[in-house]
Amino acid sequence: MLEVRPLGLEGVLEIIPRKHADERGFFSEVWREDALKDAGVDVTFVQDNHSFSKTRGVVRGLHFQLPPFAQDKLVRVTRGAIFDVAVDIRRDSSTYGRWVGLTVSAAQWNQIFIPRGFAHGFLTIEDGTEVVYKVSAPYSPQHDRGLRFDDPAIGVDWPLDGEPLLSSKDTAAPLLADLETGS
Ligand SMILES: Cc1cn([C@H]2C[C@H](O)[C@@H](COP(=O)(O)OP(=O)(O)O[C@H]3O[C@@H](C)C(=O)[C@@H](O)[C@H]3O)O2)c(=O)[nH]c1=O
Repeated sequence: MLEVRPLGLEGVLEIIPRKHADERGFFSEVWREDALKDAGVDVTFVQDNHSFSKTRGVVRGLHFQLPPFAQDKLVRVTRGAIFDVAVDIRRDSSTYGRWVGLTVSAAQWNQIFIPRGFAHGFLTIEDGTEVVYKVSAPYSPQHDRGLRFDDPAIGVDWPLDGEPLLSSKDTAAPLLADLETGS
């Protein structure tokens, strides 16, 4: 039904749903609760998000929400491609501050699951990229937090050509060392 591959940090998974192609086009189950449960992902999603980035070189992140609004995320790309990153920000974790990255694209039809306790961000690597993702807690601006995408203490190796396009909020985000994670 779907293929699941661990990505090296606890609970972060690549998920590849089956794509049934025929002369009309294709059909795919892009999220199926029971199949994910069988794969060890037991979450209830409450909100779907869709973002569009006009160009390659847009960085969104690194973002997370504080408890009790911490979010698990299931991220996919319906057009274009991203380099998607999860950073472990669980203070009691043996992999605190470590990151993992995965190219997620419409062409590969893959997804990334990022559990709560991780900061999340992505770089668009194609123009006109659309990212669609499910989250397990509703948006709460009071609990919404950011972390510098280029914090040297984390050292994400973004596949960037030049300077990224960032929101003003992301430009002003703090370093991991200055973070309040609520955990
Ligand atoms: C995230 C979010 C934003 N918004 C609003 C707030 C703001 O006016 C506008 C744009 O918000 P942002 O700049 O935070 O959007 P963006 O930078 O795309 O934020 C997203 O980045 C990725 C990496 C994530 O992981 C998401 O959880 C989310 O943080 O949309 C909502 O209404 N609901 C939401 O769930």
